[in-house]
Amino acid sequence: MPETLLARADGIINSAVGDALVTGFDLSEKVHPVDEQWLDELAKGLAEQAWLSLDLSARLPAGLLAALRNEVTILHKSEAMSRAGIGRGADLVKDSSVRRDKIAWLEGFSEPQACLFSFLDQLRKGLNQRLFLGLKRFEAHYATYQSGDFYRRHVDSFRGRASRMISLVLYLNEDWGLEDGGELQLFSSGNECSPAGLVRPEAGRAVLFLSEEVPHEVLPANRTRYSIACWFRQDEVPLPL
Ligand SMILES: O=C(O)CCC(=O)C(=O)O
Ligand SMILES: [Fe+2]
Repeated sequence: MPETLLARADGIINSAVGDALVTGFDLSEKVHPVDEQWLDELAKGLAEQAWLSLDLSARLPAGLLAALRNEVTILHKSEAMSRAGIGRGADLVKDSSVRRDKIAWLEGFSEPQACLFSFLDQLRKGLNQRLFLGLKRFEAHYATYQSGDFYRRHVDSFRGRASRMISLVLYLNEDWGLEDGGELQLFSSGNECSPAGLVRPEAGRAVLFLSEEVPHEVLPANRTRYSIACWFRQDEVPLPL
């Protein structure tokens, strides 16, 4: 992306973060320590059924979801998001018959992102203590699916690559009705034909699953759909998916 465009998006985001502050994102309200009992439930859920649908709205600081939505909306409107691919590095393929979303990686520098990263890192440590996965880091990107966009059935990681181990998708859309489509459809790894769950991408809703085990797909959205996809990884440096 041309640097001027990046600078433009950065500038807009900084002022948007300022706006978000005025409209209620209170930076002094740090992420509370993540509840140990809740972490036990997450680890148990992952171990027993490989995926969980969660409501994070009360577990994140007030205003954070709105501030993140503000950022992604501005990135999207300033055309600072790029077509997502499949794979990494030299293996990266952009195939619009498989996925059509646009993405922008989070760096953790803006206040809302730093706040989210602090929450995610607590999750990483808590899951490590319970599941012994050796998760060393996480990566996260914003994604925008415009009307008609989808992501066909896939898994987020290939067995034995020791890269992406746990996936977390956090949705940012207010008032997402049934007619808006864009659900995340999950399948069980043993029986890939039978759908195991359907998650509506409503703000604050999140889905947590084992990256290698759970095939999933994003059904076509009927209006612009915003989310953050995050992966907890075992490797120190990025490897191809
Ligand atoms: O947005 C979603 O619901 C899932 C996205 C996804 O599967 C991915 O980015 O790998
Ligand atoms: Fe995925």
